[in-house]
Amino acid sequence: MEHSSKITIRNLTKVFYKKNESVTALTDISLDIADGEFVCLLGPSGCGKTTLLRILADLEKPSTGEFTIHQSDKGKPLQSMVFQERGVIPWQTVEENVAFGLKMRHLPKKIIKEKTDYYLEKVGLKKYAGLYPKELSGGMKQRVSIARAFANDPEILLMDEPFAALDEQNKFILQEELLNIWEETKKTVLFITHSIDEALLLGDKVLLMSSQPGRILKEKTIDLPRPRKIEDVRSDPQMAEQFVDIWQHLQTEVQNSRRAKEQKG
Ligand SMILES: Nc1ncnc2c1ncn2[C@@H]1O[C@H](COP(=O)(O)OP(=O)(O)OP(=O)(O)O)[C@@H](O)[C@H]1O
Repeated sequence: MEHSSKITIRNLTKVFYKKNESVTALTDISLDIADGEFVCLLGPSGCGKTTLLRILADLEKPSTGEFTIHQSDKGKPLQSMVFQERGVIPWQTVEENVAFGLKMRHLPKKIIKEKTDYYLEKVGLKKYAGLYPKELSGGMKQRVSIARAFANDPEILLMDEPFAALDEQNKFILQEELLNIWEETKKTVLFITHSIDEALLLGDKVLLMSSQPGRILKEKTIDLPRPRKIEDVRSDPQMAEQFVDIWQHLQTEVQNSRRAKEQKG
């Protein structure tokens, strides 16, 4: 498979201004993410992970620098986002939620139905298609968000801690379901997480960020063969080494972040 660059980011900086104060959320981020790559972003709280995703989603403008999402097909949306929560439309059924992006693009009804059914099946929600979000568990709601994101068939997927609010067993199940769909579609994914295990399970690459202002400090390649399972991450000695290395790095950055906050006030 050809691994040309799908996302290019050059010298990107983001400063937020509030009254007389300014917060530098990101500083000098340069990155190349290959087509079809699954990249996880790990870093201390407040280091700018969400800000970077929001910039790529066109929800924020960078202060300086630039980025490009290389488009393969003009008919496709550039990106779809999956959040920790707030991802589903409460007054629409499961099926309508999954079909939402496709309807917005005015695709033929038959194609909308086919794609929606396909991804509902993939995430095990076919028989719940007529339910409303208030009737669903947290795990089911996240399945709806994931099905909608993939059904949209975007150029890239941006995921902001989609499983953070789930209990551990549900998290493992959804991680595996996500990997199954990803292996099939080979979408380029940028995935924020606070969990080292999750990053090792999902990512081809893990980007480690500094404390605020966020910079990319290290890129780690995760060589664990696919398909992967959480048991593989837990039992592989190389993954154990990766875990310790990432944890030591994060510990330093979390301490830096805490010290900076204490000095501030
Ligand atoms: N709209 C905004 N206005 C002002 N400051 C902001 C805004 N959005 C984010 N920030 C600040 O930018 C910094 C980075 O925030 P961001 O949410 O991107 O971090 P994060 O790494 O995603 O954090 P967490 O892991 O806790 O979710 C923080 O100091 C935050 O307070």
